[in-house]
Amino acid sequence: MMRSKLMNLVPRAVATTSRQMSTATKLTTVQVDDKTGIATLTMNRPPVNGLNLELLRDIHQSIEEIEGNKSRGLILTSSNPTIFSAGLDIFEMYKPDKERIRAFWTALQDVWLALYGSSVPTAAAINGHSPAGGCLLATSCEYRVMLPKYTIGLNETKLGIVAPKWFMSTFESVLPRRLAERALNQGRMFTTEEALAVGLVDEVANSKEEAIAKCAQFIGTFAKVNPLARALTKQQLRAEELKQLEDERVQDLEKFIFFVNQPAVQKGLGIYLESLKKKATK
Ligand SMILES: CCCCCCCCCCCCC/C=C/C(=O)SCCNC(=O)CCNC(=O)[C@H](O)C(C)(C)COP(=O)(O)OP(=O)(O)OC[C@H]1O[C@@H](n2cnc3c(N)ncnc32)[C@H](O)[C@@H]1OP(=O)(O)O
Repeated sequence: MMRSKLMNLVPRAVATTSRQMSTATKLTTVQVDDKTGIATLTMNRPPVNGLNLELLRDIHQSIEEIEGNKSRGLILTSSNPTIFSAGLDIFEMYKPDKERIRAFWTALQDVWLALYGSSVPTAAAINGHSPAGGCLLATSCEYRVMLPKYTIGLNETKLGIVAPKWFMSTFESVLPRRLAERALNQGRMFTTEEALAVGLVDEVANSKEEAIAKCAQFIGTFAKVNPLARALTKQQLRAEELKQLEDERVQDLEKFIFFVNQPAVQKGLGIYLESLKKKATK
């Protein structure tokens, strides 16, 4: 897979306008800036960019499109003004449909493999809250710029569920081990300011536009680096985690199916969903 991605690393022609590359997908858009050659992938599933099967499939398709169109980089962001992504859509896991939940988890694996293993430089413009699966997407990127007064983290233990190993290793690739372990066990959500202090995000910006510009600046730092050498370096650094999930995809799926169907887990998810609804009516 990586081999074919590497074939796409020939620099693209530089023009002066921005083009919408993909409108075929409903829940994501890809906009390529023809001046910089950087693609912005925007998630657009109201109300909270909950990662359901369809959104995951669209994100995956958009990443593949960006890999294929010789973009110089990928910036991931959201069309929602206050939420980057609320993480996995809990309705996919609560009282799940037998076939759909398999497709759902497989689509999540596909997205992570494509984003974490992307051959192009990646950055997240985190323009809102980013819990759990939202944090997974952001930490799969190489650089993060976040807007003030939001939260980010892996809060799974607070929901009575357990983040899979690949969520944890992605988190740990950004934070020091001791801090990652403590935050995972606590299900800790970091404010923007706390996230910056510990290095969970790299910069803070005051608007989405500024966040995207800072992401583009980061991607621009590779302009004079040989793209093949950069991609192979990234690939080698990330190979172990990618290989582990590639090798254990089926077991990972079966483990998820087994645990998510446990009565205690279902009960916990039901209570959590109720608490979210109650919050909305307060
Ligand atoms: C004991 C051992 C057992 C082992 C168990 C293993 C189990 C295996 C499971 C594997 C787990 C996989 C890892 C899971 C990853 C995840 O991503 S889980 C999802 C975690 N996400 C969250 O906790 C976020 C919850 N949402 C929020 O905190 C807030 O909504 C927000 C994102 C901060 C936004 O707040 P606000 O703007 O105030 O909007 P709200 O009013 O709260 O929400 C609007 C509507 O959206 C609904 N909603 C919110 N989040 C989700 C979601 N993740 N899924 C589905 N729906 C969501 C919310 O209920 C509102 O709905 P309405 O009331 O109908 O409008």
